Amino acid sequence: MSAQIIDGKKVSKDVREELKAKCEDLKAKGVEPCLAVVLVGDDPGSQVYVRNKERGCAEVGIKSIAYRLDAGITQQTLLELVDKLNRDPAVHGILVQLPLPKHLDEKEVLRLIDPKKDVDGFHVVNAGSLFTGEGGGFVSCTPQGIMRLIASTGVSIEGKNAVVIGRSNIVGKPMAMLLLNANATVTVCHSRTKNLKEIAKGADILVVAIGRPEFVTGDMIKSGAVVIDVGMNRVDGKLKGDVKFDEAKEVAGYVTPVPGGVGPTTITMLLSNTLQAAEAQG
Ligand SMILES: Nc1nc(=O)c2c([nH]1)NC[C@@H]1CN(c3ccc(C(=O)N[C@@H](CCC(=O)O)C(=O)O)cc3)C=[N+]21
Repeated sequence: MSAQIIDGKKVSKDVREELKAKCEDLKAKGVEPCLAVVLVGDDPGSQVYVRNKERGCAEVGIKSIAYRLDAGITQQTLLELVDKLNRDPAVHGILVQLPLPKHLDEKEVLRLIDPKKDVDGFHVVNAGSLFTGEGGGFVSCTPQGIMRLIASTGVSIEGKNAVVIGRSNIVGKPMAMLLLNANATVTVCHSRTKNLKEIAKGADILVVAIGRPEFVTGDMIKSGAVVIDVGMNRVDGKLKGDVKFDEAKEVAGYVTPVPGGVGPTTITMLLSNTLQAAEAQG
């Protein structure tokens, strides 16, 4: 049996059509949705992602302004830029590309972003409203996109064993919350987990965001499982996921490819959040 490949581009395309219409509606009401993207330094991976974000904005009709800053800028300069963008009524969404160079304090920067413009969903206020189930805030783009990818399979989440490998604030933790809100039984694994192999093998839905190339092998996957690969590892100039795709394909029911899986939907959810921000700010 060979798994069905979950096509992230196809899922994205359908959502982006809806977003295009929503963007036109906003423009007809005199609102020009606008996203500010701040990139510090010249990490090649980050350059690719920021370019994809700009392309996505253009496709849907969102105005994007990229701020490309020198790797050596001071914390103060970065804070001043964020403050300026917070105050600018023409800017609805602010994204500071992570990771920042080591000398900068990432937490302080994220805390300064106005939660109403925090389209990444990284601010404690937005993370908090996801965790309490309050809703209405911005949900981190990668996990939000993964919920769409799972939905596209038609597999129901309720009552299933979902295992998340990775516990970052950006992916692992919000992913666990979304799955929990959808009534899965959720287990979060990480680098210190014992028996990770056995736990992974019990998963009906397995989300892998550990950042190690081909970490999950075929023998760690339950037959018929939904396997979501969040990995974006560059190995010898090639993009590799966190899942050994060729092995997963033989065991899983559904699996996402890298590229063409989680990446495109992440950007689509960023566009969705930006329109949500523009709509709320008017
Ligand atoms: N503040 C912030 N917000 C983010 O959302 C954020 C971030 N920082 N830092 C880095 C990660 C990573 N990320 C990706 C987005 C798109 C692709 C993407 O488009 N991937 C393509 C392939 C791209 C390629 O060829 O390298 C694909 O999977 O098909 C990948 C990764 C957003 N991130």
